[in-house]
Amino acid sequence: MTPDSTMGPPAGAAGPALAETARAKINLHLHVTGRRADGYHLLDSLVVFAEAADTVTLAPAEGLSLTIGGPEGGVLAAEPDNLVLRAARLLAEVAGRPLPGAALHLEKRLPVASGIGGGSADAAAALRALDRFWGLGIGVAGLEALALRLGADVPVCLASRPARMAGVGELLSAAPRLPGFGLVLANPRVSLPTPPIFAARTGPFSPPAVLPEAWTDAAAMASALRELRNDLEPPAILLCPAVAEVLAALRALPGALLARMSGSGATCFALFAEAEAAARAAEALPPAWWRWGGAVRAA
Ligand SMILES: C[C@](O)(CO)[C@H](O)COP(=O)(O)OP(=O)(O)OC[C@H]1O[C@@H](n2ccc(N)nc2=O)[C@H](O)[C@@H]1O
Ligand SMILES: Nc1ncnc2c1ncn2[C@@H]1O[C@H](COP(=O)(O)OP(=O)(O)OP(=O)(O)O)[C@@H](O)[C@H]1O
Repeated sequence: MTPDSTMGPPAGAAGPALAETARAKINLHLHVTGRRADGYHLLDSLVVFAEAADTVTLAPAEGLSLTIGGPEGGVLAAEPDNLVLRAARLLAEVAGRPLPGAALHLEKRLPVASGIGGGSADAAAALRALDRFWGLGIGVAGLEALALRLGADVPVCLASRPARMAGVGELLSAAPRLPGFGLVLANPRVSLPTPPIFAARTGPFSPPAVLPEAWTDAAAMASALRELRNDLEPPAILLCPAVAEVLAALRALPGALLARMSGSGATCFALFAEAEAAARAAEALPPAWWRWGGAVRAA
């Protein structure tokens, strides 16, 4: 069993339930370094995972099904094809043999289409859970190619640990050794689909960042990250001016070392020396926003 997995209490007569955590993905920097012939963009990003998370659970059942709950689940209820079910069907297809059914449940706490990869994390959590449930034994490394077919961010969400991401998201390598630090996440409650943000990006491509092997403390990490950027921030602000407001509010929080947008937005983050300070700071943000403060998952 991986440290990310728990066996839950028996789910009625059906048998034991199984749960996987789907953590929010944060791009500490995001350089767009080029563009492939198929239109996908080449990226360089240092990715970390916050303790803010959705949960995917499953219990034995007839066929494959999905129920959705949680404070952010409402908008997904109307969608015909959730990434959790797409992940389940894809894994069943490559397994290529009859498999037991599973009743999946998604507890959605991360805002949808918000740049923190909630859907990607859910898909990765479903792959991990079903790999175990079906006894396929593929494991996180073996699931990577399959994960990429579900989305550029899904491979990095499989291990859900700090990583350097390149290519379109499929080239994963070790992150620098990171110090302990805290994060505040804030979203102005505007959902921002990814394709138009990439399409609105203009100007020259950025070189990949040069990162050290380790940062000894959060202040050193923040000062290095200040030299880098999220290249999708300008197009996101153009299409969603509220992103600039969120960044200004995060920068004004006492103790904030750095504020930046994650992914294609609209969620932005502020980096803090301590998780407790981040948790307190989040409370000061407008209650109308989605906000969260706390710890980052260690390596
Ligand atoms: C911007 C990031 O959040 C950074 O972590 C991700 O690269 C986005 O990953 P994702 O949401 O899983 O993206 P996908 O669902 O694969 O792609 C959505 C759309 O975004 C654009 N896209 C995505 C990833 C990428 N490297 N280049 C792109 O141009 C493409 O138009 C694509 O059709
Ligand atoms: N389980 C899911 N959670 C969230 N979105 C889902 C899910 N399943 C399908 N989707 C669809 O995927 C789209 C992208 O959702 P997601 O929340 O992953 O975006 P994001 O946070 O911008 O991701 P990224 O940072 O990878 O760009 C949503 O607009 C929604 O239509």
